[in-house]
Amino acid sequence: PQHDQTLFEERHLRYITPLGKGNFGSVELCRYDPLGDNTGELVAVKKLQPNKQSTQEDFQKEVNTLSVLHCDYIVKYRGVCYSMGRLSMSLVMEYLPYGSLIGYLENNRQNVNTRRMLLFASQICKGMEYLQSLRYVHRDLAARNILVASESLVKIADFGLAKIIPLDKEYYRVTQPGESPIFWYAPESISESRFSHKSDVWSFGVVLHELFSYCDMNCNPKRLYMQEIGHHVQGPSISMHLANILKTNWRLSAPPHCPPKVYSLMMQCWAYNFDERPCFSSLGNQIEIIMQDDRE
Ligand SMILES: CC(C)(Nc1nc(-c2c[nH]c3ncc(Cl)cc23)ncc1F)C(=O)NCC(F)(F)F
Repeated sequence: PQHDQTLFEERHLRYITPLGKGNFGSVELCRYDPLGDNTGELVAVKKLQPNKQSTQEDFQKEVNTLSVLHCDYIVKYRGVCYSMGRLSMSLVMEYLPYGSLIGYLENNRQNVNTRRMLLFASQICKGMEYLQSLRYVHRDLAARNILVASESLVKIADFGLAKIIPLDKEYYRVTQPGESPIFWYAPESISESRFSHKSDVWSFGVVLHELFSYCDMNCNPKRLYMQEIGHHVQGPSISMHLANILKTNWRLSAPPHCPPKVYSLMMQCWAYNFDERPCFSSLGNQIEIIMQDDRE
């Protein structure tokens, strides 16, 4: 391109509609239209919430993270947009028209069969394998953070909580866990704030559960865990109760009509000891085998 395509000028960024709120910010649908004739491309623009200065550097890290990831199964980085005068910077990403996996499954329940869910699961696995190859842990793998690019392609997004594992360690310890999605967390992440590729594998098991529950809000992980813990339990003691039931080997039950082989995958991901959990490449292989057997 005649000029650096990763720099978007704010004056050409036409706001269209809000898409949602993620970690550290809100995301809007915009058209980048330098010719001013509505022929420009649609993009998703993530802005940092201005009142949270402390996360300016976290946001910069998210931008840096996404800018080095090149994988078919990870939402594409397009560039950044610096607002005139203000310090603020926005992250520009490709816009995926089908939206998040949760909305897609809720609206397309009737025509998403087991084969398609397994295809989506294998794509998420491949995206996570790629992330792992760069020593990244996502730390927020959940159906809400998976985007649907087409009827047959999903992508991992929202790297607001992603961290690089230091070269001399096999895990990342978080100091101040903020708004933690504890119902997607492995036991060691709940009790020791310890994150690794194997804690991402635990979360992947929860994503499998969401997938095979069609992201039905009546049986989402938080609701199912709170039923077991007791709705009277409030606030910080929830994580202690959650850690306890996981320690006594209570696990989410199989979603309705979930193939036994798929539930067995989830249970492998939910091994209490992280070194007993499969790696993403093994999970990917097991999913491919189930897809071949599944003559649906
Ligand atoms: C916060 C935000 C906006 N939420 C949503 N994005 C999109 C949505 C729809 N199309 C999109 N194309 C690109 C991007 Cl980054 C988001 C969307 N659709 C619905 C959302 F709630 C988001 O970023 N969610 C995390 C993600 F799903 F992306 F992992």
